[in-house]
Amino acid sequence: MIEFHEATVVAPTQTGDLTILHPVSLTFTEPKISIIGGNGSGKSTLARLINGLIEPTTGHVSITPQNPVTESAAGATGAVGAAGATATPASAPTSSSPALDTAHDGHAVRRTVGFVFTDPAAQMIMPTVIEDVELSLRRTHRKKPERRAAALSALDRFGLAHLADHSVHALSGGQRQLLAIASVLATEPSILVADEPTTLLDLKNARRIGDLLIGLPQQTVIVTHDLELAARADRTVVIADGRVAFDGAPAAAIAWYRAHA
Ligand SMILES: Nc1ncnc2c1ncn2[C@@H]1O[C@H](COP(=O)(O)OP(=O)(O)OP(=O)(O)O)[C@@H](O)[C@H]1O
Repeated sequence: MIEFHEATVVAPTQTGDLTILHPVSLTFTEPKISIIGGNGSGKSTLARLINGLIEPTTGHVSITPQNPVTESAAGATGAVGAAGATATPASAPTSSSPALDTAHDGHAVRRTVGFVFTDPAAQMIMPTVIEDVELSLRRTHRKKPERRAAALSALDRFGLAHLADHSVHALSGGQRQLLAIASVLATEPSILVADEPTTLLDLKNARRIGDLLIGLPQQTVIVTHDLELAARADRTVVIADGRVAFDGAPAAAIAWYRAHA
């Protein structure tokens, strides 16, 4: 569960303080939430509040971790990358999970919330595919052989195992985005935030990544300009001028956005 409590974001500029996000109060319990809106409306800012990349200037944002998503549970239904959405829906938050404050519990929040960026290259640091996933696993798998096995298993889950020793620079855009998602999910976050994950992809790869995200067992927040993808969520929030302009069923939200764009 993700809760925004009167959260604002104000950035200092040369001409004074700029309010990027006016007070936002939202509670996300749905498995899949899409966030849409015009350029510069504040969508990424809202998304970045969720994993503490940005701290609210006033108010607060809290995260209640869901049941741990284990490899076996997530992978029980087979490879999601190649075959499309196959995983089970997210489970409800456990009553025993303590809420984490994004400003005060930074480490725990970043372990709980995985973040996928628009440009997967921004997330790729290591030269080869397997090393890149291993880097994500350095904290959770201290021993090298275990880390390698877990990385291979993560790649296998997304149909990328055959590319393990390839250079990350040799991957196609779709493969790179898949790798970025595989690396983030290898750490088993209970919430995933994806900021425009299909923007740089062609139609086929955009659908593939969309299928994957919608099929994940994790609670997933997707910021997107892809209204086809946004429509597949359980709930859609429209952001305009740093405010929540509409919040509701995807079809109604998209209709509102089309009418006001
Ligand atoms: N640190 C900052 N200082 C000043 N202005 C900022 C800062 N960060 C963001 N902004 C401005 O805040 C507004 C919202 O930015 P944000 O990236 O959240 O928009 P967005 O809805 O994700 O846009 P897009 O769809 O174009 O990616 C933009 O006008 C942006 O220029």
